[in-house]
Amino acid sequence: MNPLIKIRRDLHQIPELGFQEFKTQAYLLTYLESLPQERMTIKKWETGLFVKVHGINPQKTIGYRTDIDGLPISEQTELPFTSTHDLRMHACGHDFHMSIALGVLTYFARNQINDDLLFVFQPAEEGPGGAEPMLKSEEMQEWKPDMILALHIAPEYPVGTIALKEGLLFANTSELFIDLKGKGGHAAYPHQTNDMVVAACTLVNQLQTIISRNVDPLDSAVITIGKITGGTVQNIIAEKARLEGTIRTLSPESMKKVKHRIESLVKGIETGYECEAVIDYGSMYHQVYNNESITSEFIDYIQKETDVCVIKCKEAMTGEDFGYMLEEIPGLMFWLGVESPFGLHHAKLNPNEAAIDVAVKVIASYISFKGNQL
Ligand SMILES: CC(=O)N[C@@H](CCC[C@H](N)C(=O)O)C(=O)O
Repeated sequence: MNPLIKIRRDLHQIPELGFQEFKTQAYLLTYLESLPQERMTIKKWETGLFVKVHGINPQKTIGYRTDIDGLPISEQTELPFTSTHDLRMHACGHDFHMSIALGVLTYFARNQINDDLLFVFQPAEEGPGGAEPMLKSEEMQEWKPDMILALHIAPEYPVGTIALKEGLLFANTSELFIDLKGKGGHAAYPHQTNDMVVAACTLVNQLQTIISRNVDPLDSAVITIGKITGGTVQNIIAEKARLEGTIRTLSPESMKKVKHRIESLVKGIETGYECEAVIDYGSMYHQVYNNESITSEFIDYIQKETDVCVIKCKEAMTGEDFGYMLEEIPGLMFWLGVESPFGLHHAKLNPNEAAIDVAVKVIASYISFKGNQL
């Protein structure tokens, strides 16, 4: 079996949530031990890693970042290498991202180029966010790359394609948690209570009017409430309810506006339902903004020097904390076509493994070109 596919399948079986990637980190370290050590320096960072691959005559450092965490999803693929961890799945392709990063790293550990390379194995992309603290870490300050690249699998594109654009690629994100507290009581005496299930339902519907009535239709935004909890049993009126969701906008300014409207609507619920409400925005990710000149050069290079098809795509409402790295370090992210009938964050996501080699070749080829320029 192709060794990178074996790595992907091994990693697929041990998905772990953000900052709990202990087995994943150990697996990565064991693999790295099997490579020629003389040109590599490894530093652990929390549950992630920095790996420097030294060049012959370095003028600069080129960075490559992969995320390493999984999601709290029960896998339903029935693959022979399905997740062995209950309620954990690599349903966002980070198993692919890691095996591709290891493939590229392996190539350069065996084929030295002029420039130094920094491979960043980043925990907690799905939350609470590892990119920002990793960026601020001593290790990154010491080894900070001059440019940085990353990819994300894209179930909707065929194998052999990549998709990207100059400028904005992924949205600004903010998590959203709203706790409501009213007065519970007997199901038969609603007039003596303040029912938080009813308040929560009203609020969920009101939140959607922010998108349809407050955001410029030519701009765009998303509010998704992915989880609602409330109450204790069917014949007790709920004293408490909690909404858990996420906000997506195409600019930091729209994010401020959307949050302002959320706060106004939540105040209205407090008054209308005579309850208390607390909003917590959890973690926020900066938009992914591809450096224009690096991206144009990358597209040109891929079109001229490889047989991979480049699709110019639109921006997406997905979030990625790699955006923080791109805010400080010029670079780009691209979508890698993996043609899965089920999408990202789906329990049946099953990307085509042929895309792993495509990605390794594209990235290794572009880095060799950039890293041998004097
Ligand atoms: C690529 C991808 O799917 N990323 C996640 C990032 C989640 C950030 C945070 N936990 C949030 O929900 O706002 C995404 O859901 O887009």
